[in-house]
Amino acid sequence: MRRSKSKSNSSARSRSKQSKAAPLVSLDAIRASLRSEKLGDLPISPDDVERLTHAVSIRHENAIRIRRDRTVDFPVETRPVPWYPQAVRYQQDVSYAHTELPNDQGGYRPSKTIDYAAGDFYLQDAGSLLALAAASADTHELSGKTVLDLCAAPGGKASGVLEAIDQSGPVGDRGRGFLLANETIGSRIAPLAYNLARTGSDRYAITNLDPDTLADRLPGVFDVVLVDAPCSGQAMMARGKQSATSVSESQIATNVARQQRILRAADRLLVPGGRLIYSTCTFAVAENEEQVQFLIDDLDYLSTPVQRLVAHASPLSEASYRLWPHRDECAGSFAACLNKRESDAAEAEHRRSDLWERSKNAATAPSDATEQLPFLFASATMWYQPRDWIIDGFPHDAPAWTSEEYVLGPEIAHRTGTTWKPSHAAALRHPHLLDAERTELDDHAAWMYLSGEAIPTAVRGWQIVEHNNRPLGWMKGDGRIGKNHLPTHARVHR
Ligand SMILES: C[S@@+](CC[C@H](N)C(=O)[O-])C[C@H]1O[C@@H](n2cnc3c(N)ncnc32)[C@H](O)[C@@H]1O
Repeated sequence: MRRSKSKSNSSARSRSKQSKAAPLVSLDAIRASLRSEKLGDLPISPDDVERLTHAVSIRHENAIRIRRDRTVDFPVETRPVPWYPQAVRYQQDVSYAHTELPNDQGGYRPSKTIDYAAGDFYLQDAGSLLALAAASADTHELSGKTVLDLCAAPGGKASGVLEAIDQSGPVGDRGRGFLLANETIGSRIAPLAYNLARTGSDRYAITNLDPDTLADRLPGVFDVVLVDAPCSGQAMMARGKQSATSVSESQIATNVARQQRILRAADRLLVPGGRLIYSTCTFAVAENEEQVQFLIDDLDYLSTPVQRLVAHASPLSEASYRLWPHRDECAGSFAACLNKRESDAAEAEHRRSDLWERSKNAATAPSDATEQLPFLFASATMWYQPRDWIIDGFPHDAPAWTSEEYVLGPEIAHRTGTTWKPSHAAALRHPHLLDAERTELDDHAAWMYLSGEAIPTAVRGWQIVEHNNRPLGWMKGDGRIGKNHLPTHARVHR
């Protein structure tokens, strides 16, 4: 749902930025990547290859993916992303004067708005939305499903999937859907947790495990597995995140082997009949269509075409889709949709329902925390899992495996010495999930808060500060001033 203000002066110009130092890649190397011994050539003309190699050196403006339970009134003209209508592109309207920025920085910058800080939207390359479209994250199909994002950080896709899982279905039933976001690299867990918390949902957990280890622990548990695989990242060259070596044959071969290992683990994690979404941000056929063929030939998967994506279908394999930087105003991406064959479905269903029985061993919050912050622990629909100096708060019907020690949850409180404080993630939860005092801020006070300043206030104690009923974070008032508890990484400076 969204409203878009249409500006009458639409002499808008799009702002594709020329990347400073991105080298043009050799045409031969790109051509070689687009060829497959097994599947043949992609029908890309020599002209196209030339345009493509030029286009990978241009950085496209991010698309705006609007949170499913929010509406946004954009001050500039927007148009939907064709393959994912839940997201829009925006035009830089030359007549638009940014009321929140100094004049010399004019123009609409979505990341510098209160709406962005309040979680109304997520900014990502439009190419990333192809995998979300293949997963039907903009429909009701994921509502109530148990979904795994196996390669999840920083959470660009996982946050979109989580919104779709936690969205009421057509009959208004919130369902018992749940997301597990896994990431192998420890330093990438914090941004992942932050981006999941921004959705307001509490129906997620996080693990930091190798895919094989995770498959040993949770075999056959997930209805849907998303493998947004580590890849040679040719589409990322424009963002300065990859060098031209990403077209080297040896790098591609290394990635192919790693992707197949991850796909074998994904297969073990999926319930029979479950859905696998495979995606990359590279052009190499060996990492894309050939991996789909690997799933069909070696793991006996069935391709599952996505009707809405037919305009982007790859000619090399079924149910496979591509976006190109020289055609689709994005960095470029690949996504495919497949299904694991059914086996003994009754047995699989039995195993899954076992897992939904909450563990009798689930811990409760330590008494010093409940004494210091009673309002955080008053909910009858949550249970609490302490770990070191942090307490996680899961919904009461979270799967049993969330009580395992290797599973992290939505954080609710953390400790400094003997003092417990409410966590930022707790403030962002949907208001009906957390019964805390709330203070509404006007635009001026909201900007003060977002830049880390204290807020004049007569209130006392912990408060969630809001702007237009959207939570921004915590402050603690002493009857005169509200101490700002917004984490540094969540601050927005004009
Ligand atoms: C393409 S990125 C994922 C982007 C993410 N899905 C998003 O939309 O924000 C691939 C991720 O896979 C992780 N990764 C690297 N090696 C891996 C492995 N062997 N198994 C699983 N994941 C791995 C990387 O750390 C990285 O976070």
